[in-house]
Amino acid sequence: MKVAVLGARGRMGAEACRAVEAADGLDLVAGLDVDDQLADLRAAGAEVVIDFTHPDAVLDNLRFCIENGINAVVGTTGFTPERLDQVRGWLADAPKVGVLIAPNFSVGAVLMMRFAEQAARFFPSVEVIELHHPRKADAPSGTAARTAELISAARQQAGLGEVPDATTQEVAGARGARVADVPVHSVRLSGLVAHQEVLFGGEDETLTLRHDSMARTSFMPGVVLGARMVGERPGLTVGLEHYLDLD
Ligand SMILES: NC(=O)C1=CN([C@@H]2O[C@H](COP(=O)(O)OP(=O)(O)OC[C@H]3O[C@@H](n4cnc5c(N)ncnc54)[C@H](OP(=O)(O)O)[C@@H]3O)[C@@H](O)[C@H]2O)C=CC1
Ligand SMILES: O=C(O)C1=N[C@H](C(=O)O)C[C@H](O)C1
Repeated sequence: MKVAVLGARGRMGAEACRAVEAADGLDLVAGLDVDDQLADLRAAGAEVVIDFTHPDAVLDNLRFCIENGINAVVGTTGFTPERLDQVRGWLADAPKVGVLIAPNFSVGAVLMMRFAEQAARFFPSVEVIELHHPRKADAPSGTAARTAELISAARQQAGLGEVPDATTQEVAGARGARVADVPVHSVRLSGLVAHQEVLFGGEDETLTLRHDSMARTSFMPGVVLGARMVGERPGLTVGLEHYLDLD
């Protein structure tokens, strides 16, 4: 299968190029970065594109891929519900194209999100803390936003009300941000790669879920799986869990 990587000179893109080159059955036909032309994807005959670029660039890239019949595996963050709807709209005119958008490609992080979703209905209190390297483009992380949305949906289904909090913020931001009504805190620290804690609190007990990506190689089995499978899954899939047998 002919695979191209967008953002090939970046931290994730470079790792993805190495992973594709090492993977049986995948052939790296192009590695493009910010100064290259998307038309090079057509010239290279790419069947699957892997995108690790920037939230400001990814939509244009995706639109090009969909309009040119190229399947896409997307790790780049910044996908609001409105952006996802835009992608669905483009895919409506290209029913054979598959797009996988995964907030996190590491299996451990996918499991952490699933466990958080399962735990959510049992605890009135919850907070998410994401910790990343200081060169990360955005906050909160895509993983934290997705985790908060999953927790929020589970809380709503269980009839839980607001997260209890009587604190008045003396300084704006002291209590973090609210994503789907779940408090989310973003740490940026040299020495870190990608980490997240989900803290639950109930009657005289707490539960902490923590996931650590120690290196970007942790994302690569998921990226390679995505590249192998995306062509068999037309339409939009959000989350690597849909490509894994978690049940
Ligand atoms: N889903 C997941 O599992 C993971 C997702 N990510 C996400 O992936 C994205 C990239 O992260 P990271 O690799 O650390 O970032 P980097 O900044 O290291 O890499 C991004 C690369 O993309 C290039 N780029 C920017 N715009 C374009 C464009 N239009 N076409 C081609 N290349 C472009 C950048 O060039 P320049 O620097 O010159 O702008 C840079 O080389 C982020 O959104 C991050 O959150 C990261 C890790 C895991
Ligand atoms: O920028 C990163 O590094 C990461 N980005 C993704 C995110 O925003 O969730 C995935 C992972 O946390 C690493």
